[in-house]
Amino acid sequence: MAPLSDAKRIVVKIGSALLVDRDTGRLRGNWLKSLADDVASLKARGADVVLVSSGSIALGRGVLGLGGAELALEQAQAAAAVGQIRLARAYEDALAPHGITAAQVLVTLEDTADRRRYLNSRATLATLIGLGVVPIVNENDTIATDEIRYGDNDRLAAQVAVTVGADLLVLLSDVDGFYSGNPATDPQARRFDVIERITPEIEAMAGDAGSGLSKGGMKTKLMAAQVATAGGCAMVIAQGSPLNPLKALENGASSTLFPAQIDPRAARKRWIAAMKPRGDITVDAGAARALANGKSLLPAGITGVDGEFGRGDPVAILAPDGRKLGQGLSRYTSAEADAIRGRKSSEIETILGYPGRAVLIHRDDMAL
Ligand SMILES: Nc1ncnc2c1ncn2[C@@H]1O[C@H](COP(=O)(O)OP(=O)(O)O)[C@@H](O)[C@H]1O
Ligand SMILES: N[C@@H](CCC(=O)OP(=O)(O)O)C(=O)O
Repeated sequence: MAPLSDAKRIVVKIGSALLVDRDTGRLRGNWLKSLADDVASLKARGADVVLVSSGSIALGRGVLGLGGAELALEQAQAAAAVGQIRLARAYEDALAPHGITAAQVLVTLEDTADRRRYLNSRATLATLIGLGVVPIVNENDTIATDEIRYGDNDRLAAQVAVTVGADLLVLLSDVDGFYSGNPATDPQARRFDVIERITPEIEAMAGDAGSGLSKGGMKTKLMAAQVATAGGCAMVIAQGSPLNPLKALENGASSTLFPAQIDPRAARKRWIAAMKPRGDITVDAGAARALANGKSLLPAGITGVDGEFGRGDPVAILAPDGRKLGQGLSRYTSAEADAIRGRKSSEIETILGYPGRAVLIHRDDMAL
């Protein structure tokens, strides 16, 4: 399917029902392995991947023998505490054979509502992505009270997708898309290929969660679509149950697409422009012209590096006379940038002692 094949930064949300076997309460290890294979393929073609995974409560419930009944908030929090540690380890183990490092990121609604915390979580995620790590995000259920909870990971995933400037959010569920009614109970229900606009009629078709392990159902998936698409990120609801679900989606498996409401490239540029730069990069006149012509910034055109920044951090781009041309995300740390400034791309590996990517700021990561 085109949206996944074309996407450069992808957030994939994995529902509890996919990860945890409903009957045994155990992790579906083979399935997770197949998902890790898919993630590795996406990364191998240069895409960035962030996973938002549910499952801590479902896993912890199994370990603690809490059965299938509705849990009180404290019980759910206890189950999450037990389950999350296993969940994170399972992802780490599944990704490690591909040479991919996983990171656990636990967030609450407050982290996105409070600007300082929001900017901090955005910077952390950007740095992790810049380092090639796959962040595994979940809600911090153990400390979140009902008032400050998302409660479902659909909306959380949409928030994460907008926060990291993703161009595609894939919600892997136990159903292959959005239907005109709940297909579990309505045999007449039909799947939509594309939903361009979420109208009150569409909203009326969304039902609650299908399984006892899940939380959101289609209502929260529509809310996620509103947030993601308004932020320039397309969203897909796809069937996640079979092995290699992302590969299946790339190969054309049925799904429902919610196209981005604004141009994703423009949204990404806006996202980059809104960040507080952590350093300055001064370029020469030739590089300034190249940037104005839509080219990426190469080390050869850099004359100065100021401030301390890490890979993936936002930096200001300054003209020779100090005028700000724009800003972008650096692919190198400030120390690396300083070491390779003014040098030809072919020299970079010798200077750094490891193969470099040559481009210091890619044109997709730049807002002028
Ligand atoms: N209009 C609809 N189209 C598709 N599925 C629906 C609809 N309304 C309700 N559902 C239910 O939503 C379920 C998927 O949501 P949910 O159980 O929360 O899964 P997840 O764990 O993936 O978030 C489906 O299995 C289906 O039973
Ligand atoms: N943070 C919770 C997620 C709950 C949730 O959204 O579940 P789901 O509807 O399966 O995505 C957990 O890890 O159990």
